[in-house]
Amino acid sequence: MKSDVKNVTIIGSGAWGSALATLVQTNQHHVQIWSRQSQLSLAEMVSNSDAIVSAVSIKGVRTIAEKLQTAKLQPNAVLVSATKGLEPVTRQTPSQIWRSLIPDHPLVVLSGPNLSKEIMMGQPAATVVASTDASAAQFIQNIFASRNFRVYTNSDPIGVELGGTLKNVIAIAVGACDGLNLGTNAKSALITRSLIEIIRVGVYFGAQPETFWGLSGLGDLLATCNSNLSRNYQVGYAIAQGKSLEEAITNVQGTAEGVNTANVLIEISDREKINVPVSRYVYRLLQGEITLQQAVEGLMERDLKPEN
Ligand SMILES: NC(=O)C1=CN([C@@H]2O[C@H](COP(=O)(O)OP(=O)(O)OC[C@H]3O[C@@H](n4cnc5c(N)ncnc54)[C@H](OP(=O)(O)O)[C@@H]3O)[C@@H](O)[C@H]2O)C=CC1
Ligand SMILES: O=C(CO)COP(=O)(O)O
Repeated sequence: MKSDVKNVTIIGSGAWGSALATLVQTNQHHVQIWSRQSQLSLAEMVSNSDAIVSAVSIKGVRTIAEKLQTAKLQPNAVLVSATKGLEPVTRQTPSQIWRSLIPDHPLVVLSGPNLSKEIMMGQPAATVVASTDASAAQFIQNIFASRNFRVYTNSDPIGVELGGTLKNVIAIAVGACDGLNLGTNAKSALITRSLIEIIRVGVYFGAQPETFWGLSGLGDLLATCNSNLSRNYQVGYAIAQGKSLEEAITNVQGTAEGVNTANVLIEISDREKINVPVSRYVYRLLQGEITLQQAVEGLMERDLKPEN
């Protein structure tokens, strides 16, 4: 084995975990995937890992982090969070959960416009690895960067993480907009105004506003709102076709985090008085409080105001 070969464990054998494992393998690193079906315990699998990448959906993050809390890790092992979600009840982001449970290891957030099917097909893509520990971010950058996968470092992990998380709610709105054939002008307005509300929430969490203009913010918003590969977009589109939320979720392959994120986001924005009109209409639609037509009318008929 070459001396620069790293041992990487990916936690989660879903669409994203599998794509990330492929990227690591491309660079000839030693990669293993742990899932709940694995024969080896998580503690056994990570014992020799230089990097441990969590790619599970938000509902699995705390359980996995608690398992790792009691595991014996390599002293310099770097943790990577690739989940895009918010935890119900605590309203924490994945990186906040990791940080609170395993404070002694460097933590990197990986997020960007990364539809896993395109990555699996070897199509070019770029992402961001963000950490307050610059050398940990560079370490992870080198593990993942390849000819088809360009990796940027960033020092605002919470901003990078929230760009990826909050755009899922907006992708539901845009999927619905496309499903209703409302046109390119409407879609453009929806995406642009949504970015403003994502930034408002980001600032509440302590993120830097400019982070949201980058790949993990605007970049991921554009990717997810413009592709029917996105599960969140598919949920919105299906609702516009007259499907119930349950039917829409059942027909989607894999996890559409935006449904849960909408609930948690509205709890936060109610409590903190953050104005998130698009996300609120998505929430009310998913709750069955309003029809899609009422959501469109409601968004258009709000009080007139300056753009900024
Ligand atoms: N697919 C994509 O294009 C991208 C997805 N993401 C994000 O990655 C995360 C995972 O998405 P994706 O892989 O697509 O989803 P999938 O539905 O394909 O897979 C779900 C993953 O979550 C794990 N999981 C689900 N519930 C639990 C639980 N209760 N305890 C432990 N693990 C659990 C599964 O673990 P197991 O393997 O053990 O079954 C599986 O790895 C999401 O937050 C998503 O937003 C981010 C970027 C791109
Ligand atoms: O986060 C993603 C692309 O960056 C994947 O989006 P979906 O979860 O909506 O499929």
